[in-house]
Amino acid sequence: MTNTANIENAFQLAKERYAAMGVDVDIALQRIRNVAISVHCWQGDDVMGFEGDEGALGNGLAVTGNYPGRARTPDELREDLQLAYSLIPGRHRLNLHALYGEFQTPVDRDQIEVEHFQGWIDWAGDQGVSLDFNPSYFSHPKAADGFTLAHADAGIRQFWIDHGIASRKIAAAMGAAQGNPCVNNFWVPDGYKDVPVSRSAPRERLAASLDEIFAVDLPAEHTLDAVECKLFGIGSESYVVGSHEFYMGYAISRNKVLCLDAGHFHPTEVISDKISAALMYVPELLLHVSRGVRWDSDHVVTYSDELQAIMQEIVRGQYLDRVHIGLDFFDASINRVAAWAIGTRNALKAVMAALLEPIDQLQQLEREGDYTARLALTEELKSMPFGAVWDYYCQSVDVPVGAEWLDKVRDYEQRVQLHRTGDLQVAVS
Ligand SMILES: C[C@H](O)[C@H](O)[C@@H](O)C(=O)CO
Ligand SMILES: [Mn+2]
Repeated sequence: MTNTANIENAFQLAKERYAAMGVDVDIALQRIRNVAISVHCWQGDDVMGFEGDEGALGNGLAVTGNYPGRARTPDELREDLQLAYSLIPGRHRLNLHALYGEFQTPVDRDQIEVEHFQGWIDWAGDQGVSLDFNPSYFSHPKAADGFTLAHADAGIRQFWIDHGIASRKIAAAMGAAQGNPCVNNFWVPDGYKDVPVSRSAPRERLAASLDEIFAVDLPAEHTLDAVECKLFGIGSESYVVGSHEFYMGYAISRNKVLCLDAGHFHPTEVISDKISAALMYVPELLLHVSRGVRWDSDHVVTYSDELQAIMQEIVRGQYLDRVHIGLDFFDASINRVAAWAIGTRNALKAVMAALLEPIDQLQQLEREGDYTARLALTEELKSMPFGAVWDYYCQSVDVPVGAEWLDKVRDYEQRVQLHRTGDLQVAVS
C-alpha cells in the first residue's frame, strides 16, 4: 500500500527539484488534466464487434492469445471500459468502430444508422466520455479478397462508399450530442500480397471513392474526417493502396486529418519525426499510438523511447490542440482491462514527462548552438523525479497509485470476467 503522506512529501521534493530547473510543476499538472486520450474499444473484445456473425477477424488484422474474459456484448464492453477509465487519471474519450453497433436484426455495413449507436451515445453522455468513430473496412464478405474502396468491381466499391457515408452521419450525430468533434478515421486495408502490375489504378479508385464519401461537407464542430496510411499488412505485403505518400497527398489536397499509426511504417522509421513535418501541411493529426514488434503487431504501448519522443514532439512543438492522441493495440494474451490501463497510463505518463521539460531553456540552448548543454540537460532530465509527480497526480484525482490498479483488475477478473464462458453474441438472427 502506498502512503498518502509519503506521496505528498515526495511530490513537494520533486517540485523543488523541477523549480530549480525552471519548470513549474503546477502548470504541468493543470495542462495534463486537459489531455484526453482516445481509448480504442477494440482491445476489449479482440476486434470482434457485435454484428452477431462471429466472423473471423480479417483484412490484415490479427489478434493472438486466449486469455479468458473477453467482452461479448456491448454491456460487458461498457462495464470493462468503466473499470479501465477508473484506473486512468483524467477524462478520456472512447474510439468506437462501426462493427460495435447494437443491432437487433442483421444490418449490413451500408445500412448502419445513428440508432444503432444510440446506446453508446447515451452511455457516453452519462459517463462524461466523448466518442470518436471509424468505419469498418474489414471482417466482411465484401472485403474477403482484400479490396474495398479500391475494388475493381464498381458494385463492391459502391457498397463501401455507402458505408463510409453512413459512418460520417453517425460520427456527426455523436459530435453534435457531445458538443465537440468526433474524429472519424478511415483505415482501408486494400492491397496486394504480391507485386501488382498497376499500382496506379487502385490508387485512382481509392481517391475517387473517398472523394464521393467526403463530397458532402459536415460541420467541423461535429466531425473531422481522418485518413490512416499503412506500409504493409498481413496479405498486403507487397503493396498497400493507401500508403503514406497517398494519404499525405490526399489529406493535404482535401484538408483532412492525417492519421499516423506507430506500427504502420518500416520498423526503423518512427512517427515522432513525422509530426512536425506533417503539421506544416495538414491541419491536424490523429495518432494511433501502438507498438510494433518486428511488424505491425499492435502490442500494448510500453514506456518506450519512441513513446516519449512522440509526446515530447507534441509538447515541444505546442501541438496539443492539433494532435488527437488515440491508441491502437489489441492483445488477447493478457487481461484486456489491464492492457487498456497499462497502455493508456503509459501514454499519459509520457505526456506528463514531456510537460515537465524546461522547453524554452532547451530550445534557446539549441538556437545558440550549445549542443553540449542540450545533451547534458536532456540526459539529466531522464533521472528527474517525474514518478513522484505522476503518483501525486493519480492520488489527487483519486486514481490508484503505482501498481495498485492491478489489484482492482484482479478482483474484477475473479468476480466478473472469469465467469464469461463461451461466446455470448447479441441475439441477431
Ligand atoms: C481496428 C483499427 O482500425 C485498425 O487497427 C487500424 O487502425 C490499423 O491500424 C490497421 O492496421
Ligand atoms: Mn491504426
